[in-house]
Parts: sequence; C-alpha cells; structure tokens
Amino acid sequence: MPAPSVAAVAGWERGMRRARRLVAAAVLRLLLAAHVAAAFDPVSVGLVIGAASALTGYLSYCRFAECCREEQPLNASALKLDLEEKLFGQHLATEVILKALTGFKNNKNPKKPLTLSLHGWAGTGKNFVSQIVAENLHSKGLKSKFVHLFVSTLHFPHEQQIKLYQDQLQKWIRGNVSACASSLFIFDEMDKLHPGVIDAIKPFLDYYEQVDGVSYRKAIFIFLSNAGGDLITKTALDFWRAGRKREDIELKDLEHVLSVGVFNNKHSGLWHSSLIERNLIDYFIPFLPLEYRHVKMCVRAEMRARGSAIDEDIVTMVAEEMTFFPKDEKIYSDKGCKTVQSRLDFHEAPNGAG
Ligand SMILES: Nc1ncnc2c1ncn2[C@@H]1O[C@H](COP(=O)(O)OP(=O)(O)OP(=O)(O)O)[C@@H](O)[C@H]1O
Repeated sequence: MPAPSVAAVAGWERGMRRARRLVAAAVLRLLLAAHVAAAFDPVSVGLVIGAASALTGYLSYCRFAECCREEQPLNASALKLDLEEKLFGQHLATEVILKALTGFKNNKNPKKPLTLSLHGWAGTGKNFVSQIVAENLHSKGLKSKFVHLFVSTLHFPHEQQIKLYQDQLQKWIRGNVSACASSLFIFDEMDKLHPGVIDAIKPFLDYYEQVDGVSYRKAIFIFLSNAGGDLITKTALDFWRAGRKREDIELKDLEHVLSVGVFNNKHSGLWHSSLIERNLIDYFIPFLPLEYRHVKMCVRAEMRARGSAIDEDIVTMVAEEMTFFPKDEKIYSDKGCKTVQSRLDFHEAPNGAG
C-alpha cells in the first residue's frame, strides 16, 4: 500500500479539526437547550412566544383598523361627564343610564344582554343619548362597525315582508355578535315596529347561555320610542302644578307607570309584548319633556358646537319661536330641542337674513 502524501495528511488533519469544532458547537447547543428546557416548560415557552407575536400583530393591526375590545372596561367618569355636560333636563335618564352601563360592563359574567327602553316626547334626547352611549362604548360611535342603528320606518317598512325582515335581522345580529360580543344595537321608533320583528329579536335578549353556539350576553340593545310620553308628561306636570321641583321626580314615580302603560297601549309597539311579559327589558328610562330653559341650553350648545360666539338675543329668539304646551301654562316645548338647529341656521344666516 503506497504511503499517503504530505498534502493528503494535511488535508485529513484540517478535516478532523473542522469535525471537532462542529461537534463541540453541537454539544454546546444541546447543553444550552437542556438548560433552558430545565428552567421552563417548553410548551409554555412556545405559547408565550406565539402569544407575544400574535399580540404584537394584533396591536399594530388595531392601530389602523377598528378592533372589538370587548373586555375593555367602560370609562365611567367620561360617560358621566358627557351625560352631565351635554344632556339637559334629564336627571333620571342620566342616573339610570350611567348606573346600568357601569354595572353591566363591570360584570364579567352577565346572565343576559343589557336591554334599555328609552321613552319620551319627541326631541327630548333619546337618539342623542344613544349616540353618547355608542361613543363611550366604541370610539367611532354611530359610525363604528360594532354599533347598529335600525329605524322601523326605514328598515322594516312593509308589513308583507315581515318574514324576510325576521330572517335578515336574525342573521345580522348573529353574525355581528359572533364578530364582536359587545356589539350595540339601537332600534329607533319601537312604537312603529311590527310585533313580528320584535319576536325575531326576542331569543337574543333572553337568559340563554348560547343560541346556536353564540353567546349574546355581552351585547347591548337600546329601544327608543315615544310610547309613554303622555304618562311622563302627566307626572312632570303634576309635580309642576304641586310646586315641586322637576329634579325631585324619582324613577319609582315613573318606572312602573311606564312599563304598565306601554304594555297596555295598543300603539306602543311593545303592546302586550313578550319582551315585557318575560321581563326582558332591564330598565324603562323616562325622558322628561323639555322646558323653555332647556331649549335655551340646547341653542347655546349648538352655537358652541358651531364655534359661534353665544349671542343671548339669538338664544332668546330661537327659544321664543318654539311652541309650548299645555295651552294655558305653556311649560313644555312640543318638539323638545328638535328644531333648534334649523332655527339657528335661519337666525345665523349671513346679512341678517333671519
Ligand atoms: N335633553 C337634551 N339635551 C341636549 N340636547 C338635546 C336634548 N334633547 C334633544 N337635544 C338636541 O336635539 C336634537 C334632537 O333630539 P333627539 O333626536 O335626541 O330627540 P328624540 O328624543 O330622539 O326624538 P324623537 O322621538 O322624535 O326621535 C339632538 O340631536 C340634540 O342636539
């Protein structure tokens, strides 16, 4: 057998040195891995890394797109401030809405969705307050994809299409609550809503843990109607005539009257409705009729919102153009604050057109 050449021996030694370096590096890696594995449960380590990267991805996604933050607590002081500063003459609504929402959002395990039924004369702030609530729950307010506003005469106008409305509405609610458990649904003009459509909503409002695999317990439903407005006005008027302060009216003076009155009123939409029968409405919230001083507050608020200086002459002019009832006493504005904006347009028009 021929002797190996010097070059071959040198090559063989270089190969051996390289092999020894690789083995040493592999052993070091193994020792390190064993050390880490001894210190942590590798499954948890994997989960932590996975969760961290998912969280980073989610957070950066939520910077650009709206995310459903169902566990995010309600900022109760911000809601309180909004209600106290923006909503005029509605001490009962302010108090009940604040308590109802705070209690519901603080409850980690509600047994049913929150259902609020807002009642009162036109222009007293029911839609306005729904907007405030929406903004405090989802930062984009009524424009949020987690807030859904239905208006009876707009979305469910034809009686002969009830079946279709029922199907569509149920699909819509199911799909949206699956996507975001803390979705908010507002139904305006409840008094004009067909009982069949109310029946379609009913299963979602009940105490079920899940319906077809979806839990509705963190959703919020707000119903608005003029039903019971006459009863609320009568109570407010009784207080006024007895020389008692409006702010002394308590919820107990109205809540029962309201639920019974609305239940028995054929034109209430909720007439003999199973929503009331089955106690599915958590709070009946009365909106009191607005007085002359409240109309003036609305005019000032609108001027501020427009960035105009407060001109008390215009404030008085707008308020005096509103009509007030009852005929003799003229205490309450029959449109609440509803036409304030258009009247202000008229008076603030350039060149003194008003
Ligand atoms: N109590 C209030 N405090 C402050 N602003 C109010 C109040 N009520 C009404 N407004 C103003 O008047 C506008 C119209 O009121 P809103 O739409 O909330 O009335 P509503 O009670 O929903 O009436 P409707 O029963 O006719 O639908 C609001 O956008 C708001 O600017």
